[in-house]
Amino acid sequence: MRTLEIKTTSSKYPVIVGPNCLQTLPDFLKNRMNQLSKILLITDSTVNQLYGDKVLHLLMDTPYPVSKFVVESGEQSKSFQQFIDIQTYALQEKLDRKSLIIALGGGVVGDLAGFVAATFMRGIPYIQIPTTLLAHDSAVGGKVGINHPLGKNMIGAFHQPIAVLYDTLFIKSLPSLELRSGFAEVVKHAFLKGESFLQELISIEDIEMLDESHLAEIIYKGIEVKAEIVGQDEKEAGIRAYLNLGHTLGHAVEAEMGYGKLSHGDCVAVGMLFAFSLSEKVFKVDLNYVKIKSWFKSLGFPVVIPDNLLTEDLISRMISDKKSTSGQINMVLIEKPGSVKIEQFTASELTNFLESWREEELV
Ligand SMILES: NC(=O)c1ccc[n+]([C@@H]2O[C@H](COP(=O)([O-])OP(=O)(O)OC[C@H]3O[C@@H](n4cnc5c(N)ncnc54)[C@H](O)[C@@H]3O)[C@@H](O)[C@H]2O)c1
Ligand SMILES: O=C(O)C(=O)C[C@@H](O)[C@H](O)[C@H](O)COP(=O)(O)O
Ligand SMILES: [Zn+2]
Repeated sequence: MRTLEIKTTSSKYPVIVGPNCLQTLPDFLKNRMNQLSKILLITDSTVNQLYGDKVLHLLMDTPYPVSKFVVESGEQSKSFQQFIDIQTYALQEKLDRKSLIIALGGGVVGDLAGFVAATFMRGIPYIQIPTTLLAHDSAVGGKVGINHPLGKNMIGAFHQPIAVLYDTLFIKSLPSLELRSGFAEVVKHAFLKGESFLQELISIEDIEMLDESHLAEIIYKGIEVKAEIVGQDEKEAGIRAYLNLGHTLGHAVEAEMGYGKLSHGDCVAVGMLFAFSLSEKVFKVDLNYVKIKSWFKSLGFPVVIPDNLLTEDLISRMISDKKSTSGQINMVLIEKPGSVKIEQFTASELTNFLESWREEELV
């Protein structure tokens, strides 16, 4: 079990990573949270079936009353309706400012429950208990929110958890598609960090063959990258935008397909490929694009954008990306692994790049 401390301008909290670290939850609550009035456990239907009772039993070992709210599993739950339903339930259950929310699940539950915590009575504490590989990213850093039909994560807040308990045993039950989705964010962290982390990942040919300790190792390294960036720029005034590598196009594909049709990680993977190709053209560098693309393909990531999505629709989504300023699209690009730059494009410039990349990929 390893602990990493996240230090931001607004807070400081531990991220505990390792097998069975979930068992530390009751002690953590008893030692660190005096005078808690109630706990609201928020999870999704799949995670509830697998681990709901286990976590509930652990919470029964604490002196605090516990309620549970279960959302349908999947991206569609990051919605206004679920947000309102949970707030209503929290009010009916008489949560107050001394109450605690626990998010048990992947990024969907973490983002949604975190946003409820950020806004309930103007903000109450919450703990993240991530259960997906992807959530090594989403559980850390305090970006919480829900989707709007017009764009991903458009409604949200920065609200840091008071702790993250990442029990790596949860990952055993994760379907391969979700494992791959989470691996995309690990790859993103490696590109941001530099060559040595990246080379370590490139030697992985099959994500499912990773054993528990190797997974824990790459999870920890990924979180270290995120912690370093979030520690310097909690609210994305500058370098936090690097964590958006692959997301400008990725989010556009995710929304344009319809939330939940393609996994977040698959969309980020295809978005990163475009960012790498664009980086090679803009900076006139060799990022080994062909090799990276064939590695992505062998891991099962989509390497092209679905044919039915129109470039103009994707560009119009990208113009409304949160990083955009005055109608210009800011793309996170890579000069080489570990060296990141944000470059601005007009819609028509980016349309040309995206169109020609899509054509190149067809041959
Ligand atoms: N806040 C952030 O910084 C941040 C970072 C990255 C991604 N995100 C967001 O995270 C979301 C994606 O998260 P995700 O990939 O974890 O998706 P998810 O939460 O939908 O989980 C994926 C699926 O796996 C199931 N599942 C979860 N844990 C499981 C387990 N241990 N065993 C078996 N099944 C399990 C879930 O029920 C769901 O069906 C997106 O909405 C994305 O925008 C947020
Ligand atoms: O933590 C961040 O900052 C990130 O950008 C991490 C991303 O992986 C994540 O998908 C995030 O939710 C995207 O943020 P957004 O501000 O583009 O919605
Ligand atoms: Zn992401």
